[in-house]
Amino acid sequence: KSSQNNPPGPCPLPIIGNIHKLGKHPHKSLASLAQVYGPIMRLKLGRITTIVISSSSTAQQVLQKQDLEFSSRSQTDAVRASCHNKYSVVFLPVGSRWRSLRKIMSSYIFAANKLDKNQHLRSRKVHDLIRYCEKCCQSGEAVDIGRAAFLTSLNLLSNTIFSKDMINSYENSEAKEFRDLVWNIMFEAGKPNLVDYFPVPILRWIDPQGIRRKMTGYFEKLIKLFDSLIKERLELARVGNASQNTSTIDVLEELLKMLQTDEIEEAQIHNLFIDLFGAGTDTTSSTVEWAMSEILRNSEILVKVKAELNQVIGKGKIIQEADISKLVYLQCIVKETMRLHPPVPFLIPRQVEKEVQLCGYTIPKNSQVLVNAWAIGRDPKLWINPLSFQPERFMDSQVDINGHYYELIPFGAGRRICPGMPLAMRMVPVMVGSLINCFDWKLEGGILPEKLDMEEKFGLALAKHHPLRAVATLVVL
Ligand code: HEM
Repeated sequence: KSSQNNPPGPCPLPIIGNIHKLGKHPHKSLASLAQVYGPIMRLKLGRITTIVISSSSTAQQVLQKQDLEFSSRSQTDAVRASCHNKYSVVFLPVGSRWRSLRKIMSSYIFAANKLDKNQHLRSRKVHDLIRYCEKCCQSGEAVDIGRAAFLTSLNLLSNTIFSKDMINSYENSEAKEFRDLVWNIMFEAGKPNLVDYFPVPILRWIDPQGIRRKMTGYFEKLIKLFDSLIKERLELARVGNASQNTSTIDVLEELLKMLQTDEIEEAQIHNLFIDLFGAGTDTTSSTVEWAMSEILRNSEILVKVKAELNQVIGKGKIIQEADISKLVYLQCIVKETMRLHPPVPFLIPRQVEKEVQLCGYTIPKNSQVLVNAWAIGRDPKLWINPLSFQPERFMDSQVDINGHYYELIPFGAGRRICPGMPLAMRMVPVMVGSLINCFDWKLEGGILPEKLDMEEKFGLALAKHHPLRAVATLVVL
């Protein structure tokens, strides 16, 4: 039944509601519908009321002014696999368990001083990436940029946490397996699930699309992997040489200390690692892939960024994290990439736990709330030539991705803002800057830069449909 102050939206069909309106690219379909129904729109996805936020001012209302009311997460059936929802910082409601996990992340993992301490480990991994591209260079083989960036992101993250590589070779089939695992988790978690649209016990029990069953398998694989790393560390500690592998007390060491004093449970550690590797790898590598695609198809931008790198760092050199603040144009490229290609186009869906008033509309209890960051990044009311890739727009602008400017929210905003942002904003520019500064690139198969396919593939993370493959040659010094 509709009441007068419900947000407007398309008329739902019996049973399916508006599911048929989502199509293959829900972020685009919902952006088009918002043109008709406005920035606060209501849909019915099966039995679930879904509110879609599509303007920067309404996003600010939801993410800042009424942050607390909109800070719960919808717990889909997929994330109930292996009880992940009970431990996951991504899906726990705001409360003491969630707060203590956020505190662990902000104090032990993402604090600037902690990231500074282990940046030498990440620097080595960027060297590995460049060495791998050099090898491809010699054999004339094209580099699959997304794949290479994924493996690098994985090892950058595992060195940040465990002070060691997760996968030790670019050619290794394990790397592909791990990527498939993360991608499958993202894919299954983002897939429309009948159990969520029609939340009745019998459907939940049947799990008709097998999503929860598949997620259970994926989570178990990850937990086994993390458990072996934990056991290895405990064994090292037992024989008294833990520090051989860790130049300083790393995140795992801190967590194991907390485990001993019962400040954290083992299941929380496993699920925290699932969250960090799930949320931090594909998002980072797809940003690198989109940024490289945009640079390679815009020759003027390529010339400009190379000139900046040459001037600030010196041709052919690898970028260090400490260099980033001096590379102003490169930072603008990263922001512009995230404006046009936010890896998490709807942020991570929020939920209201009770009925809420929003800009004069009533939002029913338990509604799912999607903030369409993709649509906001392309809003012609906010951006001049919104579809054109122009890093220069940020040159004299205060607008940043830090959650204070609601026209650019690739990391979300408010209390649920992405905690990994400080690390992502080191990893992405260092990878992109080093790839551009060390090599000249040509698209595989002689594809002309302006013909590069930029189609998107929708999942929980917005990927490039056709992987970017390019042949590197070493820059002439
Ligand atoms: C380019 C890279 C990344 C992007 C674009 C991104 C984006 C996001 C977004 C949009 C959210 C939801 C925010 C909201 O609801 O307001 C989020 C949450 C989260 N991200 Fe990231 N992220 C990235 C990298 C990372 C990294 C590197 C990590 C950790 C290693 C990470 C860990 C998390 C976690 C744990 C959450 C859940 C926070 C919560 O619910 O309290 N992310 N991220």
